[in-house]
Parts: sequence; structure tokens; C-alpha cells
Amino acid sequence: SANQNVRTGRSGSVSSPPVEHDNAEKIDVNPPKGTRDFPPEDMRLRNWLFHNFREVSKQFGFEEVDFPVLESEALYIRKAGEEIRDQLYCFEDRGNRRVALRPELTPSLARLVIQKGKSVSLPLKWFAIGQCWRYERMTRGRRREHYQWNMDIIGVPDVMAEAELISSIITFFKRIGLTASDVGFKISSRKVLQEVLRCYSVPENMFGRVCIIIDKIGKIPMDDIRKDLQSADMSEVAIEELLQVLSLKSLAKLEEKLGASGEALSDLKQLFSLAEKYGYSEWLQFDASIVRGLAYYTGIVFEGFDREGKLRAICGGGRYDRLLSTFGGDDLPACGFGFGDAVIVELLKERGLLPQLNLQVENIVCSLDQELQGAASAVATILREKGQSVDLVLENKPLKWVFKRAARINARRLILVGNAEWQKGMVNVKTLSTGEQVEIKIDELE
Ligand SMILES: Nc1ccc(Br)nc1
Repeated sequence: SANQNVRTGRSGSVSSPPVEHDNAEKIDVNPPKGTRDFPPEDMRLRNWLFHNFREVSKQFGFEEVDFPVLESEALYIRKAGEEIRDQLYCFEDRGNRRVALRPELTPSLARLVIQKGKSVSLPLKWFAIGQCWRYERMTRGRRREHYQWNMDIIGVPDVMAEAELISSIITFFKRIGLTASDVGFKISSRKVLQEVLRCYSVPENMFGRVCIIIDKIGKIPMDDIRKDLQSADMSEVAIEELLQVLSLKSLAKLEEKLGASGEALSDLKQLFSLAEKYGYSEWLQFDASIVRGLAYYTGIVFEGFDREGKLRAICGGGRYDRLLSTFGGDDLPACGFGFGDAVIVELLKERGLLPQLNLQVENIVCSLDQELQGAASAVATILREKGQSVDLVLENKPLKWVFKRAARINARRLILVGNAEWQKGMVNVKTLSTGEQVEIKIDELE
């Protein structure tokens, strides 16, 4: 709360002059609404998560990229009625430019691919971990920022690319202890929707809009879904047929509906066949209701879900072969996914799989009296130059305080710099787990 007493956290007296503030009031020490601080224990978990994202990305031969958190608003102005557009964290900067805090990473990636043009050789396999933003009325109390891991393959038209991306996510899940009994992937293709809409002569330019409406199934009442579909030039018959197809959960039933000649079916059959080869069939299921909430998907779409059904989608992605041309570039086949940092942590908590991540410092070094503070610094430098981590006690503290701190930072060794030993070029080394204590020559420290 704003009037929370802010502990200065200083133990000694403070001699420096007070910082001049316009307002005498205490500032609110909480982060802005919908945002988070990462104190050490949270930062350790975040670093652990990102380390696993990076390790998998490298294992699949992907290169890391990043983009500005601030982008031109134009990157996200799509007319399909997406939630991501309604919640854009956008504003006019001091140069009167319309800008936005990025709500997702894919448009930035598309922009960079266009910028690089012919200077990059295909296929591109890029990954990024970046903070993404939305501005949502805090009535729902939801977060306004999260970190997303993205992996994208640019330049591969074949479903092999989607199969590879799904394999990378499964590799990640396995790395952190999740199995096919914990999570799965619902797989479909936007071409299913496309083929139904074509049967009922729904104009092509309604495709993105219909996808966004369909994505709201289960989130808003079905009557509103039907009304929205009518407003997208769909007849009653077309709507009923579409909803019927979207309820299909078997490729055989889909084939009965759409026939065997369409691309939707051939893509999906190929993907499930590749899943066999990769050895991850048990992780996948066909579910025609999956469309995902981004207008630019054009083919296979998929989302990771928790089999207990308690949580929102863990991750999601798909093929987006037409995105580059919406920015004036030449189209290139593309597919990718986004994987947020929130649901996965909720899932790991549920499954008791959160890792125990303690601070670990090898050495804590302290001098036994004020005159030896410099000697203690010299010992710290020697150890650090050998690549060891050292927490150097910076003030004259009683041993009781030093032992307490050593336990809190989980130090392996306590190095005591005392007068008598120092005169002999020695220090006292105590292994804290065993209590064993030995005198060691400084130049033999390791
Ligand atoms: N797109 C987006 C951005 C930020 C959060 Br939190 N959720 C979704």
C-alpha cells in the first residue's frame, strides 16, 4: 500500500544529504498495476525457466533474436476483431508517432525478416524470449505483462516445420518433468474452416474474422457466437454446418465431412504420421475446434493443454504463410509458437514440479578485525580470479552475524582472515557442512 513504511534497509547512520523530492508523500513501492517485480527467489525461477527455453532452442539449432519492446502500432492494426488488438498497450509518443508495447513477438519477427530480405539464407530458425504487454481494464485483475518464448521457422512450406516445432515443445516439457499424462496438444488446421466457408461461398475476406469468432467458443455464449457469425455474412445453414464440423475429434469423421482431396486433411494426416516417426503420437489429438485467437494463422494450428483441464492453454502456435505480405513484404512460408511464463508455472505448482533453487555461494570471506579488511579483499580477489564465487563481508561484523549470513547464502566455506594466521601468510578455512577447519597458505587456496 502507498503508506507502507519503506525500510531504508540501512544498518548504519546515513551521512549523505536527503534526495530532494517534489512530493513529501511516500511513493507507492508496489510495481504498476498488472506488472511484477522479480525479487531473488522469483528471479531464480524465471532464470531456470528461461534457461530451459534456451537449452531446447539451441538443441534444435535455433538462433536467438530480440526486438524492441516498443513497436509501431501499425504492426498490430488488424481488422479481424482480435482481443490482442482490443487490449493494445498503445500511445502517442512525443514525436506524435503511434507506438505500442508489443503484445506478441511474431509481427516483430516478420518485420525483421522483411528488413533482412535476401541477405538471410532460408530456412530461418529463430527463437526469442521477450516481455509482451496488454492494457486490460484492471476490473478482471489480470496481468498486463508476461514473458513469452517463441520459436519460428521461416521458409519451410512443408508440415515438417510444424512437426519440428511441436517436437521442441515436447522436449521442453520432458526436460522439466512433464509427461504425456500431464499435458497434450490439440491439433487442427485453419484449412478445415476455409474448406467449409468455401462450400457456403462465405467471402474470403471474412476468414480471419470468422476464425476470431470461433476462437471465442467456450468463452462467450453460443447465441453471441451465432450472431457474430451472421454478421460475418454466414447463413444459418452455413453456421450450423460449421459448428458441426468444429465439434469433430476424429480425422476419419473429418474425411467423411470434407472428403479426402482437401489440403486440410492431407496436412493433418501428414502431421500425425510424422508424429509417429518422431515418437510423440501419444501427445497429440485432433480437435477441429482449435483455431487459436490470432487472425494471421493460415494452416495447422496447435495448443498445449493440461489434461486435468484446470488451466488455460499452456502454449499455442501454427502456420502463418501470409503475414509478411500484410506488411508489404514478399510472402514466405512461416510457422511458430508462443509459450507464456505464467500458465506453465501454475501447472508445475499443481504437479509439485517446481524446482528447489537456492542461492549457492562457494565462499564467504571475512576479516577478524578492522585492520585486516584489506587483506580479506585480497583473499576474495585471489579466489575470484580462480573462478570461485565469494561473498566478502564488507563491514566489521561479529562472528555470530557472519555464521548466520553464511547459512542464509548457503556458503560452502567460511574463510577467516585473522592476524596470527595472516602474519604466516595463512588463512583459516572452515567447511561449513562438516565443521572441518584447516589453515591454508594463501597462494595454495583453491
Ligand atoms: N498478448 C498478451 C500480452 C500480455 C499478457 Br499478460 N497476455 C497476453
